[in-house]
Amino acid sequence: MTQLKTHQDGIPSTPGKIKMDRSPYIHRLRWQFSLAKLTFWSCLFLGLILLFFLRSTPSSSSSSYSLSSGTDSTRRSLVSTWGGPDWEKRVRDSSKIRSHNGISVLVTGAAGFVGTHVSAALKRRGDGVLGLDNFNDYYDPKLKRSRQARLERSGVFIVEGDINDSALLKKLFDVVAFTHVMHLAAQAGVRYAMQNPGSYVNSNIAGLVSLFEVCKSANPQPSIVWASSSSVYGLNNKVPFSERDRTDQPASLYAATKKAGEEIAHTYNHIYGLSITGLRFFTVYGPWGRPDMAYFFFTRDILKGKPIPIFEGPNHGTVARDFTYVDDIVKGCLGSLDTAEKSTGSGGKKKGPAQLRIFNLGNTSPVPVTTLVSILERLLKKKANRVMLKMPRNGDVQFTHANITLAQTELGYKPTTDLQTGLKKFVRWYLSYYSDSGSKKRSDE
Ligand SMILES: O=C(O)[C@H]1O[C@H](OP(=O)(O)OP(=O)(O)OC[C@H]2O[C@@H](n3ccc(=O)[nH]c3=O)[C@H](O)[C@@H]2O)[C@H](O)[C@@H](O)[C@@H]1O
Repeated sequence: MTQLKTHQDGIPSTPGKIKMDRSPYIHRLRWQFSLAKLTFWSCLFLGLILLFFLRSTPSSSSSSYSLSSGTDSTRRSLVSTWGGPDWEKRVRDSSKIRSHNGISVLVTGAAGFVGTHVSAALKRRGDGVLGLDNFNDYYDPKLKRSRQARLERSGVFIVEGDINDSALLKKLFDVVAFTHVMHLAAQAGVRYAMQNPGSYVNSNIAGLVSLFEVCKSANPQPSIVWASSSSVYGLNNKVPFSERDRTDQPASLYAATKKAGEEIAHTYNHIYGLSITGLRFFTVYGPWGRPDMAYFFFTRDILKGKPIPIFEGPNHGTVARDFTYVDDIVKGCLGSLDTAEKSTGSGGKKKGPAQLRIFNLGNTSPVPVTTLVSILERLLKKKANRVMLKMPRNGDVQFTHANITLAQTELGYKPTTDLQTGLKKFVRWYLSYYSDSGSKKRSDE
C-alpha cells in the first residue's frame, strides 16, 4: 500500500515522479502562506490604527452641526464615557424625587451660571435633578468644575455630555422618565458670535433640535422650559419690551439663533404636542456668574487697575441694561416648571393641542452701564480706569427694558433684588472665591 508521506509543513508528499516537482510546489505554498500571514498582520495593524484614530477624534457633538447619523453615533459610542450599571445608578439616584408632588428634571447646562442655581434650588425643595453639561472652554472650565463640585455635594450628578449627542439623550430618557426638561445649555454672549458663529448654530439651533427630537419621542414626553434671551428684541425701540413686540430685527447672530429657537419651539409644539415654555432672560448677574459678562470682568479689571471700556450710544447716549439678579431668575424658572402643563403627545405622535408660552424675565428697571461701574467702585473701594468708547457694531443694543406683566400674572414672578443689593452679593462671592486659592485666581486671568 502506498502511503502518502507528510512533509514537516503538513503538506502531503507523494513518491515517484511527483517527488521531482516537490521543491517549487513547496516554495509556492510557503510563499502563499507567508503572504496570508502578512495580510493578516497588516489588517490587524490597520485595524488598530483605525481604532486609535476613532478614539482620539473629538466627539462630533462638539464640533459638527449635523444631527446624529449612523456613523456619528458609532463614533460617539466609542468615545463616550457614559453607560454601565454604576453610571445608571448615579443617574437614577440623582433624578429621584424626594418630596410629595415633586418633579424629575433634566437640567441641561447644569454647570453653567443659571443652570447651577436652578439645579440647586430644585434639589433643595426635593425634586429629582439630573444635570447635563459638556464643560466646554468658552470661559474658564475650572469655574464650571467648582460649580459641579458644589452641586455634587448637594446630591446632583452632572452627566458629562453634549446636547447634540442623541444617543446619550435617548439613554438618559431610557433610564429616567423625566417629567420636565430645563434646557439652559447654550452658546451665550452677544459679541463672541463674530468670532465663532458656528458654535451658536451648533448649540442654539442643532442642539435645540436634537433635544426636541428626543423629547418628542420619549414616552411620556416631558414638559420643556428653555432659555431664550432679551436679545431677540434687537432693534425694537418700543419700551418696555412686551412679549407681543416685534422680534424680527436681531442685532447679533446670538439673538438670531435664540429667535430661531423660538420658531423651532413652535414647530415641535405644533407637530408633536410638546409643552414648551421659552424664557427671555434680561442680563442675568450674580454669584457664580459668567466671566465673559461686563459686570464680572469689570470687577476683575477694576481690582487689577486695568482700563474699563464703557460703551456709549450715538451722541454720547446712555447705554443701559435691565440687569436681573439670578435668584429672581431662578424663581421665574421654577414658576415656569410648576405651571407647565403636560405634553400631549406620545411616542412621537400628537394627541391634542399643547401649551406654548413665552415670558420676559427681567427686573423692569434699566440701569446705565456707567452706574453699574460706580456701584462696583463703591463696593470694591477702588476707582475704575474708565475709557469711554463708541458702542461697537458687533451685536450690542443700546438698552433693554422688560415688561413682566405676563410673567407676573401667569408665574407669580416678582423680582425683588435691585442692582446695588445684587452686586453686593456678587462682589462678596467674587472676593471669597478668588481669594480662596491662588490657582483659582490665576485660572481666570
Ligand atoms: O439679556 C440678554 O439677553 C443677554 O444678556 C447678556 O448680554 P449683555 O446684556 O450684552 O451683557 P454684557 O455683555 O454683560 O453687557 C452688559 C452691558 O455692558 C456693556 N459693555 C459690555 C462690554 C464692554 O466691554 N463694555 C460695555 O460697556 C454692554 O454694551 C451692555 O450694555 C448676556 O451676555 C447674554 O448671554 C444674554 O442673553
